[in-house]
Amino acid sequence: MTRGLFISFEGIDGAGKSTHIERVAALFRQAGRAVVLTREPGGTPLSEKLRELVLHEPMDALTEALLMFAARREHLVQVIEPALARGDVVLCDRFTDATFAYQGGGRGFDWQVLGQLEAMVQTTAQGVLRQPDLTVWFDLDPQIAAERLASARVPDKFESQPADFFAAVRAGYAKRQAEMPGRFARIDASQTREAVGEAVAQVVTPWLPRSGS
Ligand SMILES: Nc1ncnc2c1ncn2[C@@H]1O[C@H](COP(=O)(O)OP(=O)(O)O)[C@@H](O)[C@H]1O
Ligand SMILES: Cc1cn([C@H]2C[C@H](O)[C@@H](COP(=O)(O)OP(=O)(O)O)O2)c(=O)[nH]c1=O
Repeated sequence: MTRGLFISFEGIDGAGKSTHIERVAALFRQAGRAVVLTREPGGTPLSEKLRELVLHEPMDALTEALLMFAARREHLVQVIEPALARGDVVLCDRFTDATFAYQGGGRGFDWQVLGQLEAMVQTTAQGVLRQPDLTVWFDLDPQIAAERLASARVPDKFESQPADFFAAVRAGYAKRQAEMPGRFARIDASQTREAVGEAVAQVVTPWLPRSGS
């Protein structure tokens, strides 16, 4: 049976994830793979309710981190693990690296405690710590992201944070990559849409089934 594949997409708000994720889905579908396109926080009815709360209500940093992990637990159990067990490709717009980057880097919440929550929430019934096989990190200067977002949409609780918050989030992603370099692919998201799309296609190509296989 085909092995499931788990790819996450990360970066500060406005870095370009949403612009490229559909194209990655199309590449896998064209190669004959079933794709589950999902997001965090969210991806199940309960997790989407938690998303509404966490993106719009002011709250304490620990409360925020716990709600992110609560939404993630539900998403893993209800959607991600069953999809991987079926052999599907799961494309997830953000996963745990976002919690380390935003709640850890951005809010300054304790990195070790996040690691403990990660271990508790992401250990599967088989005793394996679930992590993405590949994480595509759209790395962008917060100033450029802010300029792109200014003309794009009404900001939510995180998007309305100042530039130094996003500099700290970006540093959080860099720290996470340094801790787990094997699964991270850093994309220079300051390039044109076409060049970024090309870079993303290059990093996912090794994961596509070879024609004829
Ligand atoms: N390479 C790029 N150059 C210029 N603008 C871009 C580029 N990629 C995306 N955008 C625009 O920037 C905004 C934010 O992109 P989006 O994909 O929504 O980011 P994210 O999902 O990471 O928050 C959108 O208006 C999008 O059209
Ligand atoms: C998954 C996750 C997201 N977030 C934040 C990052 C984003 O600002 C926000 C929602 O992410 P996102 O889905 O990228 O927002 P949008 O639909 O506007 O592109 O939640 C955290 O702070 N911690 C987390 O663990």
